[in-house]
Amino acid sequence: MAQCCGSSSPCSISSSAPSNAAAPAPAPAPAPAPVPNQMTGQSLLLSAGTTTTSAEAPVPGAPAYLPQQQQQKQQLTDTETTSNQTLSASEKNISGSSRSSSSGSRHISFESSQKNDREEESSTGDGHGDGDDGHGDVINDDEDVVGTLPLSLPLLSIKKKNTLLSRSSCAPRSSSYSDLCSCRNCESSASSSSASSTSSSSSTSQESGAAAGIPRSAVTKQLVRSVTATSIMDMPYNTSPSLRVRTTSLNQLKKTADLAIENELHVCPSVMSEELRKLLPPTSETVMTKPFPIRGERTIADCTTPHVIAMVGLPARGKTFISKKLARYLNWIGIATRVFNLGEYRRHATTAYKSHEFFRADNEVAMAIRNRCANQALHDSCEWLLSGQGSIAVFDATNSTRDRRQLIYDIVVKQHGFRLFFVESICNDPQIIEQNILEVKVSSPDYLNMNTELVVRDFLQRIEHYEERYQPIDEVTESHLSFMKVYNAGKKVVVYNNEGHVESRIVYYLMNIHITPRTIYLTRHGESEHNLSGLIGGDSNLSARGHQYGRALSAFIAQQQIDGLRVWTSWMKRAIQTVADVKAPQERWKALNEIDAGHCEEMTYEQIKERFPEEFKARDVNKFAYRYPRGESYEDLVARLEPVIMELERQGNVLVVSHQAVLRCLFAYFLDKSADELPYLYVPLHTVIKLTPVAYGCKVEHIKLPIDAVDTHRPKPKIPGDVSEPGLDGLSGELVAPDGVGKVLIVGDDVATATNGNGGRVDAQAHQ
Ligand SMILES: O=P(O)(O)OC[C@H]1O[C@@](CO)(OP(=O)(O)O)[C@@H](O)[C@@H]1O
Repeated sequence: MAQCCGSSSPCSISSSAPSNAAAPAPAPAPAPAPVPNQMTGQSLLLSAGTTTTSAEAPVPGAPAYLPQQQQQKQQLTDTETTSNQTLSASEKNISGSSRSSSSGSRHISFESSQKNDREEESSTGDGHGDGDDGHGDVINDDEDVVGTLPLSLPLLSIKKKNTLLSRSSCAPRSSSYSDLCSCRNCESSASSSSASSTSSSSSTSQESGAAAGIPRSAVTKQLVRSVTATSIMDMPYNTSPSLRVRTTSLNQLKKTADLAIENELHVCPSVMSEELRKLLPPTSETVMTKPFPIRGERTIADCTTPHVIAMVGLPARGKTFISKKLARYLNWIGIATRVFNLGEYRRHATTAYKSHEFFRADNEVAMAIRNRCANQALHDSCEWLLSGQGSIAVFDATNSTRDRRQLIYDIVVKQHGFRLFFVESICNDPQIIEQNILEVKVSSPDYLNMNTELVVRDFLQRIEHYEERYQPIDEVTESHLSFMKVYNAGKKVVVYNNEGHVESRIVYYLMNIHITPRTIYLTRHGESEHNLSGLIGGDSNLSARGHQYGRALSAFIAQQQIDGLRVWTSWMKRAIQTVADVKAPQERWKALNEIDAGHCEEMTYEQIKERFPEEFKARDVNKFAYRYPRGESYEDLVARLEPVIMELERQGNVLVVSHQAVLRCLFAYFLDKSADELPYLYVPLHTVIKLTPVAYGCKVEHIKLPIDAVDTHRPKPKIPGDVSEPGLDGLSGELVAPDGVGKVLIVGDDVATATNGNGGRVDAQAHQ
């Protein structure tokens, strides 16, 4: 793969395809200080999240998940960021390059932690990296600390006894245990096999063990990992179903270690009893699906305490917009989140709404209904969290009085011990309010068949009723609350009592979003030489038709006359060649590079099936979580792409030219697609996907430019590992409207027809 400055942050360069050496490297942010890992002797990178972890340390005796406020004396933190600092609207529109320092630090931190993950993987050979940027480090830190004490002594004994054993006692090496044992059989078997990364990882493992001065067998390392990982997983509210399957209790694993010592003959997994072997953590060779946590699980350790995010603010202040967008983002990064919208509860409970009179403070009957609905929505939020189905409930209501907020605090924090974070949206810009009413309130079920003018008038009166009782969150009288205030759609942000990692991520995300109209264009590179021959990955040139697409794309973009357009591409030749003629400032993102297929790079699906049949099948079983040997999974991609999404949120009009897997991830973010659907989203070659944010979602248009290309989509086969179904030729995928209503297919005879908005196209509105 092309290498440039080593950072995945964008390199701003001229529009002509650059030599990598010529690409100016962004100034690297100072790398966080490495902290020696007690267990492995390796250094772990402390990311921003680690400070959070320490802030969350419970007071002895208190439940780990109780809020810090209840455990420690409050420390008031009041961070005010004004428009003079980082949040002014004008600064939000500055170029990506000038902002690269902030996102750059994230990139660098991610790169480093990724390396760390990989190093650890090679030393243990278990493939347990979580691929997350930052959180992985936090988890690993914790794992090591937790795991050090109980096992250090037995581990030494295991190694000692193992050395004394006649190594020839092991059964012939099974490939499944190549990384687990160093007995003579296994060693000779390993040496007879061709030089592979597996054997090199074993030696790395030996070296790192020796470096740490802790002699221990690979088996014991596996057990240590099990115990440490399990310790993290044993934390309260670890409710993910597949984790439950994997989670063995700490005690059980300690017993396993003891058992391993007692049954020293069984130290080599190839002769280990089935029962004991089951307790070893799975490796990529012993399980069909990958051994690392699947989507959502990686965040469990980050988000062990359920959170309620409670919105605050007058009507038409964008609370629902924020709630839905936030939920979409959190779900995309793997934190199960659900919005509980009070308006929907009210409409469900009564059809009594006739006019603004319903919201008068002296309307007792209506007030009783409203209170009942609010209580029910809050109750359901907490029940949902308690049921273990999710980690974050967003309570989307006005919550505009102190009493209401106190009630929420009593239930959420005092009764359930959850975290509570208020997000207050304050807006005194009449234009934003009016725009909001016109965009979302006019089409509200409250105003069915009502004329727009009447709706606006009624809604403004509704706001007045709320204003009579509205009490903005007050730092003095409500100093026990954690909250952020967003003024005028992000012009200014105030954060108060920010308690932890999840809150910080929410704050950071909400600081980046904006409501200025813009359009995002997503397209894959033109057809490549590898596409023609069915090879995945690699860094090949465009085919002749691919070059044609590049020219058609530049004509399309020119014809669209997009204000202030920026072009982002990956570092791969096929992407850079595609935009050679596009007249707009261009930036290269390493993070936009295609999924790394590791050992399977530059192979056809058929070749992978032939050479690695189990791997091939495993990918079909769980494509999102499956990580290629020495490569990446879709889940890894999502983590890698988070900074890209964050930057996209900050930007105006952007054309992103990337690859099949990467664009599926980005598309899934905008369309709110689940982890199961994501790896199968249809992103054909020579098609531009135009995304225009509207109301609570975005409008999606597929614009197929009239240049033929192969279809590289491989649909999910009915039988895992089956390659006989159509895939590489002919139409195998579908352009499906995000709401599932119908197909979105725009075929133009020429660029002009394709782009003029007519010509029999069907547009779709996404998740309204
Ligand atoms: O995850 P699957 O469906 O295999 O798709 C990803 C594959 O798409 C390809 C084409 O087969 O992408 P692209 O041509 O866009 O770079 C491969 O490089 C990549 O491995």
